[in-house]
Amino acid sequence: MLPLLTAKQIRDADAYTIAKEPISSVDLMERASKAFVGWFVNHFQDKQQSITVYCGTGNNGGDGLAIARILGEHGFKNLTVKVIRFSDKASNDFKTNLERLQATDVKITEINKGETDFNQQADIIIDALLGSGLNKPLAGDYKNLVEYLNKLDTTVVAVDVPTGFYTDAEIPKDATILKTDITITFQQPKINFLLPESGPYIDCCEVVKIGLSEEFIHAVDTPYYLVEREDIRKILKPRKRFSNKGTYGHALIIAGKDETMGAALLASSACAHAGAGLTTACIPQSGLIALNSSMPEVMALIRKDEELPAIAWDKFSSIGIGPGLGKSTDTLQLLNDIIEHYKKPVVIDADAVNLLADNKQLLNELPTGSILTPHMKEFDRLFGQHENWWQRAQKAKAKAEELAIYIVLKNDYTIIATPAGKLYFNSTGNPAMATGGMGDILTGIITSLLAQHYTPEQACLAGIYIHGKAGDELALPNRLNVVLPQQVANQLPATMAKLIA
Ligand SMILES: NC(=O)C1=CN([C@@H]2O[C@H](COP(=O)(O)OP(=O)(O)OC[C@H]3O[C@@H](n4cnc5c(N)ncnc54)[C@H](O)[C@@H]3O)[C@@H](O)[C@H]2O)[C@@H](O)CC1
Ligand SMILES: Nc1ncnc2c1ncn2[C@@H]1O[C@H](COP(=O)(O)OP(=O)(O)O)[C@@H](O)[C@H]1O
Ligand SMILES: [K+]
Repeated sequence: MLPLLTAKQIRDADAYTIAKEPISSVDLMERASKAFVGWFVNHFQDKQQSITVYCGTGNNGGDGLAIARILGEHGFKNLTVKVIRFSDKASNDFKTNLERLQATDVKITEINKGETDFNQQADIIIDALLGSGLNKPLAGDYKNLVEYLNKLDTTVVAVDVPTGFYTDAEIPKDATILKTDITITFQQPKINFLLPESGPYIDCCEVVKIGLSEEFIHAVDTPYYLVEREDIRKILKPRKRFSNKGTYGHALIIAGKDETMGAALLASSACAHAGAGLTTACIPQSGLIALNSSMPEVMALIRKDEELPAIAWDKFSSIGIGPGLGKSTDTLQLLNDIIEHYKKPVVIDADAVNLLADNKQLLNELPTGSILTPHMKEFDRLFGQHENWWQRAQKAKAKAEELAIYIVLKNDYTIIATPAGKLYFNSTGNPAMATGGMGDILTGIITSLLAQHYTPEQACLAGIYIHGKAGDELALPNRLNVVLPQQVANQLPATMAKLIA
């Protein structure tokens, strides 16, 4: 797990690295600037292109000055630096780097307070105005400049953080923030980069390591973590010699109605493909032929008038309920029955989440460790309207702790809120997966992993990771625009095998 640090914690990591390594702060700035340029020159290979580096007078500006000098050393000749003197203060490392730059032939100009004639001409803008030091919304001269730059059709590459972007707080609705094509950020993604509010400002984010102390980073007290491949490798267990279907549990998927039977089929298919020893789909009669012809591996338990047939609850090692279920009074009764009889964690998705939203008292009765998998709208129906994802993430954290459940808030970087107050961000998945039924696949996978005796936390972490990873394996190498849910289900065995290998 990569702990994700706030701007303040990154400053502390900086200070710790400087003292512990030891390295001077200006040398650390040099290292960061070289890391930036290393990525930049690989991506922008035409050295004739004109580049303007906008430098504030703090450390982000200091980086910009060093970057301009190093780009010059790489043979970029068409370079201009604009030093933005909107503040009377300047950091020491900014001053040192200004002197170093003045000793080169890079052209340096200044923009002073109150100036409005910015006259931007270059092919590429490097944004080193403000970085993680932002402490209030942009106003006055900064706001004017950023609004001006946002109107241009020029490629913008930000150093560390787009100017005006809050890395770890609610982003005010009317904030002025620089729109960047690429943000090359230092050491690790910033928390808000993983939330949809960053979409308009960061088209693409690249992380370059700058050698901050790993020891410090891993000891930091933070609720925010990025899930990495290695974490999932440690969770997933290979199938054993002499094992049989009984070893891998029996999952029950309660889903589907006449018009949305596909959801039940997709969830059941994913459940079987993710390795449950046995999968039973509890569906209405109308789905039986479809189930038997499309998924002969899956058994059926027929629901009549949304009444559960007599169920030997102990027979099932896990239950997932919700995909395509509808929300009639009968389905509410079904959910009530499960909550009453089944004492192990339950996976609750889609219409079953909506039933909970309409009957909130049931939230307090869910088996401990149950897993809710709402998308944004379902989440808001459950826990109230939220203005942004920062609020949603904080609410998920509070509710997961309060109700002792896992809340999987589905998104580009799906967030898993845990009863222990952690927020894990998933790192796999891609927009080709934004198609109806993809969530049903996720429900099937998590239910399958629970059946195989993974803990609810492991089932969430691994389930969401492999769901996105299967989608990545299909979409990325083939540059597919769209990946369909059934393809993801079919890909799961290969994805899991690669992770376990
Ligand atoms: N560990 C790291 O991540 C490293 C960070 N470095 C750079 O240091 C940057 C942070 O530098 P600083 O802390 O000097 O801060 P910035 O350079 O981001 O900002 C400079 C100053 O501007 C002022 N300011 C904040 N919000 C403002 C607003 N809305 N309008 C006008 N002025 C405002 C603040 O007083 C702030 O200290 C990082 O983004 C990165 O580029 C690198 O130099 C080296 C290592
Ligand atoms: N842009 C994206 N990047 C990564 N994953 C995505 C993206 N869009 C959708 N997904 C994944 O697809 C699933 C969609 O779930 P959901 O909205 O419940 O779909 P449905 O209800 O149609 O089954 C989620 O797991 C989500 O994380
Ligand atoms: K910046």
